[in-house]
Amino acid sequence: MDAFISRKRRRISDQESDSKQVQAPETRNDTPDDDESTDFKLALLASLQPDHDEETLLEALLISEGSVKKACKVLNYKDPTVSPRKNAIGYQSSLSSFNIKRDRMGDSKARDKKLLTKKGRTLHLYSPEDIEKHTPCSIIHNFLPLEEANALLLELLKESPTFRRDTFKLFDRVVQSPHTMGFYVDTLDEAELHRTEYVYNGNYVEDVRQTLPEMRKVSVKVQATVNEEIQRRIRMHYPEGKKLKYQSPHPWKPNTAFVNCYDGGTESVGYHTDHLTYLGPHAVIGSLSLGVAREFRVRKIVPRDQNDGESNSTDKKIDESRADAEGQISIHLPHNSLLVMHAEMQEEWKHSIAPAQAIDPHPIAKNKRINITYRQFKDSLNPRLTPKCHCKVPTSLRCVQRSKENKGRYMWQCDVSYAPGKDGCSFFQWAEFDDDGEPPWVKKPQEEKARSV
Ligand SMILES: O=C(O)CCC(=O)C(=O)O
Ligand SMILES: [Fe+2]
Repeated sequence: MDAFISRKRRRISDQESDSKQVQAPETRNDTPDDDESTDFKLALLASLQPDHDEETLLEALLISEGSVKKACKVLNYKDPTVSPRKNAIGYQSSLSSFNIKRDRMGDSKARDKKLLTKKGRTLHLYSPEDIEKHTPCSIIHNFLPLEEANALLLELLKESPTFRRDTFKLFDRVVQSPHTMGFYVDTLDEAELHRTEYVYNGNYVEDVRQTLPEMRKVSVKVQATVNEEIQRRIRMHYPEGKKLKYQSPHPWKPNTAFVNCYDGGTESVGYHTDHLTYLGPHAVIGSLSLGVAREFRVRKIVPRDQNDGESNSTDKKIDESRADAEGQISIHLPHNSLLVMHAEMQEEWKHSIAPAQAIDPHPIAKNKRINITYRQFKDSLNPRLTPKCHCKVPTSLRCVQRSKENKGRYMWQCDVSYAPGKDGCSFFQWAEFDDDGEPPWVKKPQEEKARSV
């Protein structure tokens, strides 16, 4: 099979060099993909057409004489006598193919138009270019060498039957998360500290595990790529090419991982933002997907009118009431893809894994999807240092997202009432951070120096 694929690759490269020799420079500008290598074209085509295997993509490129646009058209051709499976990932049209059609119609500005999703509509994005342009995320397909991705998947599939459902209180009812999860830190000592000091939804977590060997190996690669992506994001997308206010200026170094398991299409996670309590403001998260491809949906948080209060919509707490306010964007996460949630994500957007009516079973994972979110817990936000509430429990950090007046401000508040069987208190305190996202109890080196003189 490999020899067969490399024969096809050779035939495409032959076509590429032939077409380069005869093409005038002006026409090359019109068809930029003719200048790219087969690997690049294949990767681009794979991101636009995530449902086809490598052989099919190569075949399409071959009969399209190396043109990605034509190959897309070939792959999108649907036999009118066959009806597509509804809601399986990959049958919706992507923004890229929409743009290609618009470009052909002469509307060259379409590509740069501000994307406006509409109430009640889902826009499906596949290509890394579209994703980074229209969401606070970037994606790297085929992130790990395949054997490494499969080894990691096997390591976590073995653990997954022991994962637990998160249990929390929602509107006075005890509910369980619609998927299972495990929590990992690097050493056994840290695991012990987490069990006794760190609070989530008003509760201490009993089950804290030590990072497994494959996870640890991959974490190093995730770290390197996420740091590159952060720098690229700053250069290409932030005002004046500068990091955001409150974003850390230091390299990102993950020290914890939440592993999620979605067993079948009905398992999901509702719209939420991730806890910032231990990550701090403008946190970056690296999220690796393995096994069954699923849809990661994101939507921008729409501020309420002045008089509306701030809702307590928090991590893993389902908040569908305004899900349709501005429409949503669906990012397709195939096996071995790394999604980077950038610094603006948690404060301004919500994310979810949508239930799927149909899934394509994965050869190793069958119906399961495994997701690892690598995160950096900051030493300066250790719960021994953060404010305690009247219940004497470390408080949670939240960002005001809805009320226009205080949008973007941070606050410490009591979360004990989210724990089943417990009542919380009314503790509230505005949270202050310096421009680099450090709390006031962290002394700057120059202040330390001044104190010691
Ligand atoms: O499964 C995913 O891709 C997302 C998981 C998630 O949002 C979380 O762990 O907070
Ligand atoms: Fe999340």
